[in-house]
Amino acid sequence: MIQSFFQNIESDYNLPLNDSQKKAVLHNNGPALVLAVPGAGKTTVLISRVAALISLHGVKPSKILSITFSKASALDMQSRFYSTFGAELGASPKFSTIHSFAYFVIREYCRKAGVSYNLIEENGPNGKIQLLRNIYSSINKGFLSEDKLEELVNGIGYVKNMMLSPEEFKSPGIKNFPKIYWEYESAKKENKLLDFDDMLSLCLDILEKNGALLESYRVRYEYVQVDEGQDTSNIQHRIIALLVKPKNNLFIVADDDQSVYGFRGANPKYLLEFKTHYPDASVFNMNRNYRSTPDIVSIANSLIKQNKLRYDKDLVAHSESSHPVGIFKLDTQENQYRHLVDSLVPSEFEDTAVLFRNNISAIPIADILDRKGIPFKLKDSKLTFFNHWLLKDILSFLKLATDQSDTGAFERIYHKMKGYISKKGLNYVAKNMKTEKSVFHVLELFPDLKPFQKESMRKLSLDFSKLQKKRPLEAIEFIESDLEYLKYLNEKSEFLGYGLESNLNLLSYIKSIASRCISILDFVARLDDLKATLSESRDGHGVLLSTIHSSKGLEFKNVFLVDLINGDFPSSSSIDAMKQGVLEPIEEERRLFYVGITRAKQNLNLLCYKYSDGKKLAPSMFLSEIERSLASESEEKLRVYGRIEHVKFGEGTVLDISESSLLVDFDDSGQKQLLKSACLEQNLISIID
Ligand SMILES: Nc1ncnc2c1ncn2[C@@H]1O[C@H](COP(=O)(O)OP(=O)(O)OP(=O)(O)O)[C@@H](O)[C@H]1O
Repeated sequence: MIQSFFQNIESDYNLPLNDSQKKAVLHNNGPALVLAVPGAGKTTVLISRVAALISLHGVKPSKILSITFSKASALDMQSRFYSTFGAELGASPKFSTIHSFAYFVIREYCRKAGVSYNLIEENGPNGKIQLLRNIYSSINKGFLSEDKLEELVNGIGYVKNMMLSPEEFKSPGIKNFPKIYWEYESAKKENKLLDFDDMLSLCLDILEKNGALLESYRVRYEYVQVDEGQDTSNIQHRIIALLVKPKNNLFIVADDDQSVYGFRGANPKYLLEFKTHYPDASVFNMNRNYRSTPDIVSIANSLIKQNKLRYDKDLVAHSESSHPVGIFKLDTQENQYRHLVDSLVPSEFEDTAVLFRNNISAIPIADILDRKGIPFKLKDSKLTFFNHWLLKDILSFLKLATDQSDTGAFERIYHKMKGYISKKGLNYVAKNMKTEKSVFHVLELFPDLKPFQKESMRKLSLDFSKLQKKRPLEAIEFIESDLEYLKYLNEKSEFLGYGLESNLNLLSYIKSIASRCISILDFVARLDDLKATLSESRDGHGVLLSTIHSSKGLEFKNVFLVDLINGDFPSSSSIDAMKQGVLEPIEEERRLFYVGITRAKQNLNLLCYKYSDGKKLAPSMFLSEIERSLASESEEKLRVYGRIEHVKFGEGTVLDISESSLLVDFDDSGQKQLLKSACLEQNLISIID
């Protein structure tokens, strides 16, 4: 029977499960942990085990609950299960996220207890974000920047998921965190509102206090499976542990090296202690990667081994087909995009993903793809870019350039440019604008203005007239330097709670879009178009643009990781923490990089650029780690990418490489070493084939 079961799987799936996969699939009762590397078939095993429980062990389909990390993977698993086993088993096992399970419990409880809760909206005037902004500014008397907002939201999530009190949580950037936390809680309580994390707290509370209800769920779901166990938080583990007691028919699949939600309270240490929680647990290991080429597996291995806080394990590649990993260090961000677009293969758009650390990286890429008519879909399109204060500042400068009587635009930026215009000056403008055509002309009449200040207003008016005639990119550069907006950013970034680097980063994305526009009006219209295109592209098709976080569990023939710049990925704060000896943040980012590279089946391309605004940038330290491990290998050939003018090669020999990719064969290992060190020295790319 077992043999025919696996034969059926082999014919349905068109793949034979290996011995360790089979052992895990056959696990019947009691707790089990499957620890596996990326692409080892964790999801395949979970789905096959549902089938095995039903057809080999006689479990009723409805008694099996599989908990996955995201709605998308719950749906994916469900459809994979039905397409493989559904018709035959006529089954209805449940695939759900932990949050939708929790919400289900809450709704059932509310119906019975005659109480009701509503989910708080994310945005909108009565939404969570606005509520947090109001509370923050009333307690801290200051402005809550986007960066701090993210830190506050993550902090609240962390406290709830780790089951801490807010007093125990040391928020580095949020002053009065506990006070804000409690005020937020009481505002929700007063209005019977729940946020995403409250669903878990309330669900746990309900199950702990309502024995009969808990028992009914234990009877309903006799077998519980958990996918992506490494990203399960303390409160989620508590809910699951309560649910599976006393039989403990719990089956968790996980990879501690893919834990990337520590900042939200994911607790992979729980896996390391699994045997303490469940002494009779079976533990299965799966180290064979079925997804990627040996080249990808090799760099993934060498990268993740730099982490110290992990289970030591080796990825073994199943595939034998070789394909070198491409590392491309382009001169500028624009060249990086050009290279990306030139590398996309139309017949493979659907099997291609462009992945990045920060959501915002998607914006200029979407702009270029859209202009080139390349179809794309955007996962998780957070459109905060379009509401960002920095973009609003730039647009206000441009508006004031096209209409010097625009007092709204002037009010936004009067103190962010040269000229030292005071609040009194602003009020004077508001009172005296009337028929004047320029705010600067009004300011020239401001009483008590010293002659040099009058001159400065005249100069500003001229500057804004010049600005109007410039192309958008030049205009933004003029705003940065001549109007001294960069100086303002330099002085205020700290105060605004936004690192200067992320501000400059954002500016570079704005400039990238501007560089493809011919006039200021065209630029403003393009931003509107892009916003509309992006919100529609979620349901689109074509090349996937996604953060690495959202690409978890997915696989593609071609993967491009872009914007691999030190300070961006990994972030400066993780690098700083590492320098202080705190390793967790950098290790979490390295795991994220690892998740990104292990999404690729065949072509993995790692892209960065070396200059921004003439300033030299450093490639991601993870890229350097990969290069070092490649350089230490001793193959026969050296693949060189990039533009090299002249490389001194041997005694007086000059090698001129102007193509973007060149494969060099060597008879003499001394020559190879020379070229390799010349390339590394010049920060060029050398990949061993
Ligand atoms: N025994 C096998 N033989 C051949 N291919 C397999 C085998 N097991 C799994 N695969 C294939 O390997 C790929 C990865 O499988 P799966 O997505 O289940 O891995 P995973 O461990 O969940 O990956 P990750 O954790 O990286 O998301 C899939 O394309 C799957 O069909």
